[in-house]
Amino acid sequence: MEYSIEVTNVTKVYKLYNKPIDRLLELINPFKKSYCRDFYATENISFSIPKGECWAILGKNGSGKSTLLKMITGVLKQTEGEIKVDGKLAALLELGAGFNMEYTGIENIDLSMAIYDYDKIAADEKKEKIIEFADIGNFINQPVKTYSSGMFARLAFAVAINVDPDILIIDEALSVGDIFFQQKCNIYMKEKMEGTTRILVSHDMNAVTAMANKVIVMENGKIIFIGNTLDGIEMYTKIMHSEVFAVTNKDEDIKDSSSALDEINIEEEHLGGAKEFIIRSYKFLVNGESYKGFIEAGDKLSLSFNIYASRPSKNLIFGYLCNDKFGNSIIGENTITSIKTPIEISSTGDYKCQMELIWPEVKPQHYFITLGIGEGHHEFQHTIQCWLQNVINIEAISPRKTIHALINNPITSFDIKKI
Ligand SMILES: Nc1ncnc2c1ncn2[C@@H]1O[C@H](COP(=O)(O)OP(=O)(O)OP(=O)(O)O)[C@@H](O)[C@H]1O
Repeated sequence: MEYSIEVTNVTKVYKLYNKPIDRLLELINPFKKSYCRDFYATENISFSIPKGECWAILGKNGSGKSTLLKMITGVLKQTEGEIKVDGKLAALLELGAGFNMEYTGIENIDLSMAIYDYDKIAADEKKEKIIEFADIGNFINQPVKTYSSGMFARLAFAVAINVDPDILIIDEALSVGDIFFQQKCNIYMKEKMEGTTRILVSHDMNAVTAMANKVIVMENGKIIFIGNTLDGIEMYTKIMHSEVFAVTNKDEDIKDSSSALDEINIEEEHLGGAKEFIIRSYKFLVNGESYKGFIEAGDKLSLSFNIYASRPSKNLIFGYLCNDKFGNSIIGENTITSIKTPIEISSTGDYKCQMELIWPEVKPQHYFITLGIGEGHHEFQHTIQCWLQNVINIEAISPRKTIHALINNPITSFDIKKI
């Protein structure tokens, strides 16, 4: 197999000094006394990327992703190990596209054309394509130091793809662009760059699912996973969740974070409504198992919650609402419209409730689920007893099907006849 990138036992050590003066003391010390300690930004990293594949590198902040990419692109020299890169490489690293901030967009395009050694005819042709793809209007004639980060990303990406790279490396740079531009770039990378080896660092799991053949997960400078995309995302999400959980529960002795994660207690201050009936804790499962970091159309989502009733009631209503990140309610339902019979509670005390739904074909993105208890007979006019706003953050993916709008409504039958 032919490889574009081969990384073998690569380690990057930074020397950390407690005080700036220590650096000087170390230099002049006659006995070569060390005033620093070694910090391993990456440690013993090895992998090989076959030509034309797209790999994603996942890991929480500080895990070593950027350091690794900088070493592959040659911006940074590794302390130990070997890196082989075969082919012309273009990279967008943390918004550093090699642009001169004082130059205009056009001048920076000219600069890139010179760096990549295009002759005048080819450079002029590329320039037109870059301007068209970047689509930043008259800003192209302004110095790039006046650009918003989104405009910068537009120009940087347009240049990177138009220098016909064999290898394209993108470190989060696209996340600052607007959503339509991100989509345009993702589609371009997926459809027009099949022969190009691509590495991306992204926190957008949908982009990763849509594009990556393989995933590397890094933690504390080491690779902890190399393998298929969905397994990698699952591993990464677990790391992220356990971190959030460890922060919010740092005073407690957590022995098994996965089972502890299942059941989440609610502080009363987070509840809205009349609160005669309150949700004390909740848990959610996908297909009967702990949430792995994503959900797909057809998966069974079980929302179970323990509630406390301060009195009996003959007509309780339970429901959920699912909002996108802009606050638009996308899907939702309650028991009065779904099940049609009011829910009765005969005495004061604790109850366990369980609600199940099949996840629909929605646009792949993050959704926030609100749980609620109402009391009354009418689907709109009832007392809100308990309102638990945006309590579950769930990420929908759609690796096997294109979602055409916010919600796909499958066509159930189609017929064509000659008339
Ligand atoms: N010049 C430096 N000197 C000392 N330590 C550094 C230096 N550059 C990076 N580090 C440290 O190396 C570690 C890895 O950093 P790196 O930027 O590669 O992580 P990352 O996974 O890309 O994080 P992020 O997602 O926040 O960009 C971090 O702990 C960082 O503080």
